[in-house]
Formats: sequence, C-alpha cells, structure tokens
Amino acid sequence: MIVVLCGPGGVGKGTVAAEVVRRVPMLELSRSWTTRAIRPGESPDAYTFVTRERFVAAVEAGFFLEWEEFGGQLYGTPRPEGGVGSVLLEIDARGATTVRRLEPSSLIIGLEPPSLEVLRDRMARRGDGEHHIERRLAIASEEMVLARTVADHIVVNGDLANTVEEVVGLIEAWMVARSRG
Ligand SMILES: Nc1ncnc2c1ncn2[C@@H]1O[C@H](COP(=O)(O)OP(=O)(O)OP(=O)(O)O)[C@@H](O)[C@H]1O
Repeated sequence: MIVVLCGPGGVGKGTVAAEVVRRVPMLELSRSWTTRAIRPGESPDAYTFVTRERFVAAVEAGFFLEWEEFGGQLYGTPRPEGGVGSVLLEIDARGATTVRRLEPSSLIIGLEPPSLEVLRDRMARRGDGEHHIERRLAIASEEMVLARTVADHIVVNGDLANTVEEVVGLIEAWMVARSRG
C-alpha cells in the first residue's frame, strides 16, 4: 500500500514526511535515489546519493517504481518491498501520476505552499541558489495544477504542526477504511 506526498520543490515534503512517519508506526519512509550532489547542510539520509552509472544500472535492473530526469539529474523511487505496512513516498506531481497509474488505490496527498512568495522564501532559507529557485518557481504553478488532478486531498503547508496533524488524520482515516475493505 502506497501513500504519496507530492508537491513542488521546497514546499516541505521532506519535512512533513519525516514528522508523519514518526507519528504513524505502520508507515515507512521510502528513500528516493538521486544523482544530484548533496546540498551543504543536507542530511545524508535525505536521499540515497549515487553515481549516474549506478543509477542507470538500477534502472536496467527494474529497481525503480518510477524515475525521471529533472534539471539534468536523475531521481527515482525504489519499488516498495511487500511488507505489512504502507510506504510513504515524497515525490513530485509527475511521479505521483505514475504511481496512480501503477497502483490506483494509493493515497495521494498534494502539498501546496500558502503562496509562491513563501515557497521562494523557504528555498532561499534552505540555501538554494538563485538559479535553482527561479527554475523551481517557474514550474511550481504547473506542478500544482497537475497535483490537483491526481491528488485525493490537497493540504496547504502553512503552520507545520497543523499540516502534520491534517496529513496524519487523512492517512489514518484511509488506513481504517482500507482495513474494513
Ligand atoms: N510548514 C513550514 N513552515 C516553515 N518552513 C517550512 C515548513 N515546511 C518546510 N519548511 C522549510 O522549507 C524548506 C523546504 O522544505 P523541504 O526540504 O522539506 O521541501 P521539499 O518539498 O522536500 O523540497 P525538495 O523537493 O526540493 O526536496 C526547509 O528549509 C524546511 O525546513
């Protein structure tokens, strides 16, 4: 069973996901793979950082549920192992549409920033370069339109504690509904 948090870069997917898995014991965070370099100050656990050669070999071995190229770098979601619980994926809206196609019963939650100004501010505070920020902002609105078409729910990530509360509530309700068949 797959739960997806999707949304534009810098909206807070990683931050919210980390809190949500602490609160929902049956949920395991799936770590994405990337060929991009680790950012200064970024946790080495944020992604599985690999070389392009290793990534391509994993693609050829059928290791990924979905993968894509963004800004010249590769990003991929490993196929979930068949455990008892559910996995939480934090991916972009394009990845979410792939998950919806492959696993239609997945729960997909779209995260949106309170405004594009707030989104810019969060990326700047995180230390992202101006070029990176402009590139992300240029596609953010388009990504949110796509997210709205694929998501079961949209949550605005304003106050972090409220967002986590809301997302946990949606996931728990979904888990209860599924267990009742
Ligand atoms: N609700 C919030 N209020 C204030 N700051 C937040 C909130 N959520 C996340 N942030 C901050 O915004 C920045 C971006 O968050 P995060 O790295 O989780 O985004 P992301 O969507 O995972 O980004 P990417 O897709 O680029 O990896 C971080 O510095 C984080 O601390």
